[in-house]
Amino acid sequence: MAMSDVCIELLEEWVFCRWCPASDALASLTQAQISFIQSLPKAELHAHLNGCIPISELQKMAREYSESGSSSLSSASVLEGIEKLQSGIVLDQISDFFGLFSAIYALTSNPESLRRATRALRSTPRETSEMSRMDYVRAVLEEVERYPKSRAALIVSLDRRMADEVVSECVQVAVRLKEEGRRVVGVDLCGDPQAGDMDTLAEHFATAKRGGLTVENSVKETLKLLSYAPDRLGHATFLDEAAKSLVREAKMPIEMCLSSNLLCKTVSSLAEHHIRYYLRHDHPIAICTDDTLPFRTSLLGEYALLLAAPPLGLGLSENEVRRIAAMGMNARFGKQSSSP
Ligand SMILES: CNc1ncnc2c1ncn2[C@@H]1O[C@H](COP(=O)(O)O)[C@@H](O)[C@H]1O
Repeated sequence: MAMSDVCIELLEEWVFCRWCPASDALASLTQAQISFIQSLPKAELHAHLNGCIPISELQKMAREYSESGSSSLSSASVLEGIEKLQSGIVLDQISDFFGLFSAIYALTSNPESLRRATRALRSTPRETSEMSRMDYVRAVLEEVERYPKSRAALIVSLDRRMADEVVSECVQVAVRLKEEGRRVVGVDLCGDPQAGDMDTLAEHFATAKRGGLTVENSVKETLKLLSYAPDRLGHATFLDEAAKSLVREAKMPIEMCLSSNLLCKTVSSLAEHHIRYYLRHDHPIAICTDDTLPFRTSLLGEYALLLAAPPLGLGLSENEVRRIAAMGMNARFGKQSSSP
């Protein structure tokens, strides 16, 4: 099943969700508008694997986990975590978000369960008692490579909370697999935006670039990071005027995750969202979901946020939305070498 099909199913599963911005926006559209969005060629460029597992699959995995008597996290804690995701997350600030992943991680700790969960295109290599980081990335690639090159590729995420030697190992794994001709296209930086040391990360980004990988980042200290010439930016929420000018001069595509920003409260409303600034300046952007599971969204839902009339959406015209979709397709890593 292709990623976009998974997203549509996800949204249907949660169509009556009362607190998700994408669901409200989608519900306000006519059938003709929904068909228009569905028919657009769109690229999902920013989706974290463990944040995009369908809830129904996760519940099945949680039941099997309880039956297997696995001990990495108690079954009660796993069920509690899944229940929280099922009933809907309410966050006061972005740092509250990262704790949601411990229950999911307990369920995807071996190659078999990881392959089963793989529906998304960026992920942080984890070492568990059942797999090394190399095993992790190979397991994910086995699933990703089932799809045509133009449909799916993997970005290896470096979590800002990782120790330096772990970051180094992840980059080495990514470069080696790329050299072997596997479908790893880049590295990015994820995790709590308040954690990590930029200076030590510089060297690892340089290694990744020398290994032919593209680099994407989603962090606060953008001026420092911009000096490593990332090929795309994630979120770009906290940029000051100097950073904005640099990003615009370099025409660096920005991955916009509207529901994620609203629900993590990094942006107060759609009216205040920085997407408006970049659209005004005709800057390349790509519409993405970030984590379909906790944010209960899909690519279709994120595009509904563009088209829906304010205050539910940005109220853009179909022509503007078509142009944005084309910008996303254009910002894919490795698109030059892709053939369907
Ligand atoms: C506001 N959104 C976000 N900001 C920063 N990091 C995020 C994120 N959403 C997800 N992650 C990162 O991705 C991991 C889960 O997927 P993988 O284990 O890599 O497949 C999370 O643990 C977090 O580090």
